[in-house]
Amino acid sequence: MTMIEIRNVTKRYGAATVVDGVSMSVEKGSITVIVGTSGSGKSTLMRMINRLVPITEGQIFVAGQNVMDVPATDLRRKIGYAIQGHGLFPHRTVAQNIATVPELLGWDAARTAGRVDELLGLFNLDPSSFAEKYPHQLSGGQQQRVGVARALAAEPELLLMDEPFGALDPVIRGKAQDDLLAIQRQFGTTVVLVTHDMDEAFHLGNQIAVMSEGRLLQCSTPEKILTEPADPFVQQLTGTSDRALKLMSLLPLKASMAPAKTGLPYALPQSISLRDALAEMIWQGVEEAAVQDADRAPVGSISMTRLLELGRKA
Ligand SMILES: Nc1ncnc2c1ncn2[C@@H]1O[C@H](COP(=O)(O)OP(=O)(O)OP(=O)(O)O)[C@@H](O)[C@H]1O
Repeated sequence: MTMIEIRNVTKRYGAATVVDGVSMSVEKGSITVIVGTSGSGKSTLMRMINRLVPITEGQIFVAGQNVMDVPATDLRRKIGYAIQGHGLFPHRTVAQNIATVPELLGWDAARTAGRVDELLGLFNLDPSSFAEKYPHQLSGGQQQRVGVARALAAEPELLLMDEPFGALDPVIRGKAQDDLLAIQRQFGTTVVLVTHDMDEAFHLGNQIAVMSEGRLLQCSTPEKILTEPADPFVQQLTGTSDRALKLMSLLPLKASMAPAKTGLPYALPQSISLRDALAEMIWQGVEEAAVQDADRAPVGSISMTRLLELGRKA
């Protein structure tokens, strides 16, 4: 099912066309990541979805409804929005920040309080110590989690995120990405996220949209972006030095293993990617490894030769 349909959308500021005839669609329950150089129109495209930026030409449909037919305030209450620097209200506690949209929507106090506690729990922020704190009493990573929790508070089907993890250091950033993936799977939320970080795009995206100078150059799966770049710019942006490893990080070991064998000296879990399997086999110094399921039962095997073949350009 389609959650967002963008039809030939253009944005102009005076004579400058900053988004130029973009068409794309986003499946319900998926994550679409928009990447591109600075000033390529990523944020503008995303902000037209919730009408923070007026559309000059074209149409955007969310859940089948033309966004122009929905009052802008209703649309923004329905669509979660998280930005870099999280935009928390400094004079409201963590609980009050998260409760903002449920209160605007008129939820009763018990339902709002229950949702605040649920979200704090999901983001590993113990309600008894965090609910009454103010934003300045939190670390950057904690503030960022509250920002995403606030965007999710009213159970939006759609969440727009503009560089949400941009200000975080790499370790906390990885954790924040994994939290987002877990929560997105649990709620089935559709996510559109803007980032500068290609690793983030490959880690999170079911679909990657590449923009340059207002135009959408390609919108496809991460695998296709790597193996069939539509344009030299796409190829350059995804980086050529580690594309074999990027591709392998997208491929699950489970889908590529050979039949099980006995007597192999080392075993890997089938849930990991080919990239992680390769790294582990280099580290362990083994040419071939058994593959096990979650109960440690043997389900297959993988050899170094096969792994190297799988990382090759098709
Ligand atoms: N309100 C505005 N008035 C005039 N020009 C604008 C306005 N907002 C954005 N622009 C211009 O539109 C272009 C696209 O901006 P946008 O913020 O969408 O880019 P971006 O790809 O998100 O960039 P970045 O990665 O740097 O955030 C830029 O050239 C910007 O200067």
